[in-house]
Amino acid sequence: MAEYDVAILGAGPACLSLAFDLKAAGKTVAVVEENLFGGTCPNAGCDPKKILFAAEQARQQVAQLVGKGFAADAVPAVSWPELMAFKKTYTDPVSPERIAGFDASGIKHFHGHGRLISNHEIVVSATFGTSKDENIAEKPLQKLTAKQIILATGQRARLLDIPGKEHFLTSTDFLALETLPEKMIFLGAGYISFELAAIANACGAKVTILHHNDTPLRGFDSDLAQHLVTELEKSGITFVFNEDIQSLTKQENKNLRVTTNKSVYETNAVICATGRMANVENLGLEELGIDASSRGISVDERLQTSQKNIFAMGDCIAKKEPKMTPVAGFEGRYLSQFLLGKTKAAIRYPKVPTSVFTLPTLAQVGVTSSEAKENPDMYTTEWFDMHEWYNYFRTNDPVALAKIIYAKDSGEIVGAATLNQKADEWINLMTFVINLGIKKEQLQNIIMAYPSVGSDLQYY
Ligand SMILES: Cc1cc2nc3c(=O)[nH]c(=O)nc-3n(C[C@H](O)[C@H](O)[C@H](O)COP(=O)(O)OP(=O)(O)OC[C@H]3O[C@@H](n4cnc5c(N)ncnc54)[C@H](O)[C@@H]3O)c2cc1C
Ligand SMILES: NC(=O)c1ccc[n+]([C@@H]2O[C@H](COP(=O)([O-])OP(=O)(O)OC[C@H]3O[C@@H](n4cnc5c(N)ncnc54)[C@H](O)[C@@H]3O)[C@@H](O)[C@H]2O)c1
Repeated sequence: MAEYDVAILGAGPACLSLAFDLKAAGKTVAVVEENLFGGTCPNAGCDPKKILFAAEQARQQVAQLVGKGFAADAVPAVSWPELMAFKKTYTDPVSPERIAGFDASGIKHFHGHGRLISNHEIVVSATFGTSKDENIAEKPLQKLTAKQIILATGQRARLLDIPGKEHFLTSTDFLALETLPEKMIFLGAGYISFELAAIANACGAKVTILHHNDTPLRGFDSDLAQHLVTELEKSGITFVFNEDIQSLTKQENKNLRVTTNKSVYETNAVICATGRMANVENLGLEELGIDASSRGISVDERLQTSQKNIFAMGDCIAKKEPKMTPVAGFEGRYLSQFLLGKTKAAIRYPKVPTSVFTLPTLAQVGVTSSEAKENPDMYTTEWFDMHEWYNYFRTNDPVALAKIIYAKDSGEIVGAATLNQKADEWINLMTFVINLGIKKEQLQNIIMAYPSVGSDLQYY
C-alpha cells in the first residue's frame, strides 16, 4: 500500500496551493479527485461564468451608448454556440493541465472517489452513477495511507425535493448548455440565479427569477439589492417573489410546467439555484466520529477535525466566511504554514469582499449598513450617487451607487458597498483600504492614475 506524508481529497482551489507548497517543502503528497481536476471554480464556477459575463458586458457597453455614437441596431446579438465554444477553449484544458502540473512536481494523483476507512487510510473507488447516491456501488481501485489527511471536497447544488426534481438543471448544466433555451426559470434569488439569469437574458433568453420570499440576495445591502432588481427588470428579467414551487412536469411538447402555490408557468428549462450543500457523504466521517452536516465539516480554528491528523478546508467546511475561491485558497495557504510548522496560530481571516457579477455589479466588504444602523454610536454611513462622476458618465452607466461606513472614533473606512458596473475593482480597492486601516486623510496623499476608479478614492 502506497504511503504519503499528506493526502488531499478534492483537487479544487483549496487543494492546489497546499499540495504544491507541501511538495516544495519535501513532503510526499497524494491528491484524490473524483471528477475534474481543478474543481468547481475553473471547470464549472467562477471562471467559465465570467467568460460568459464578458459577452454580457460587451453588449451592455454598446447598448448604453446608443445615440451617443452607436445606432440601436449596433447592439450586438450574442451567438451562444460561439460563446460556449470560446468558453470551452478555457475549460477543456483545465483538468489535463492540473494533472500535468502534479506530474511535473511529483505530486501523486488518483482519479476516483476517496473515502476514509481509518484515520490514516483512504480507499479510492471507481464510482458508478454519482458518489452522492446512498446506494453507490464502489469498485475499490487503490488503497493509500497518509500521516495527515486533508478534506477539500467542496459543495454541490442543493436540489429541492419536489415531484419532478429530475427535470431540474444545475449551474453546472447551465454552463455546459449547447443551445440556449428560449424560456428559462431560475429558482432562488442568490448569487447563482442573479448571475446566470443575467447572462441568459443578455444572450437572448426570456428569463424569470422565481423566489420563495421577498428578500433577494440575503446578506447583501438591501437597498442596493433592491436597486439591482429594478435594473435587471429594466433589462428584461421578470422577478416573481413570494411563490413556492411545488412540482415540475414534462409536457408532451417537451416544455416544463412549473406549478407554484399561486400560479402555473410553462418554460423550457428550470435552473435550481437554491443554495449549495457540502460534499460530506460516503467519506467515512461518521465512522471516525467527525461531525459533519450539509452545512459542512466541523473544524476548529486551526481547520482541524475531531481527529488530530485530519483537517478540512474550502467550501466543504462549516464556517461563517463566504464559500468562495479566494477564501479556499487562503485556507490552503494557512494549512501549508501550519502543517510545515511555520505557524501555530489560529487562522485569522481578513475582511472578505463579495460580488454578484451582474450589470450593474453588486459588491460589499467589511461592516454592513445594517450593522452600522444597529450601532449608531460606533458607525456613520454615507451614501454616494456617483453616476454623474466622470468615470461613470463617460460610459453612460445608468446607475452607480455606494455606501461607505466610517468608524466614528477613528474616521477610518470600515465598510463599503456598491452597485456599479466597475464594482469588482472598486471593491478590491476598498478591501485594501479597510484591511490596511488606511485613514481618510492618508487617501489624500496617494496619487492614482487618472481617470480611473482608483482616482475617485480621494472623494470618499
Ligand atoms: C456557478 C458558480 C459560480 C461561482 N462563482 C464564484 C465567483 O465568481 N467567485 C468566487 O470566489 N467563487 C465563486 N464560486 C464558488 C467557488 O467555485 C468555490 O468557492 C471554490 O471552487 C471552492 O473551492 P474548493 O476547493 O473548496 O472546492 P471545489 O472547487 O468544489 O473542489 C472540490 C473538489 O472535490 C472533489 N470531490 C468531492 N468529493 C470527493 C471525494 N470523496 N473524493 C475525491 N474528490 C472529491 C470534487 O469533484 C471537486 O472537484 C462559484 C461557484 C459556482 C457553483
Ligand atoms: N460571485 C460569487 O462569488 C459567487 C457566484 C456564484 C456562487 N457563489 C457561491 O456559491 C454559493 C451558492 O450560490 P447559490 O446562489 O446557489 O446560493 P445562495 O445561498 O446565494 O442563494 C440561494 C437562494 O435560494 C433561495 N431559496 C432557498 N430555498 C428556496 C426555495 N425552496 N424556493 C426558492 N428559493 C429558495 C434562498 O433564499 C437564496 O436566495 C454562494 O453562497 C457562494 O458561496 C459565489
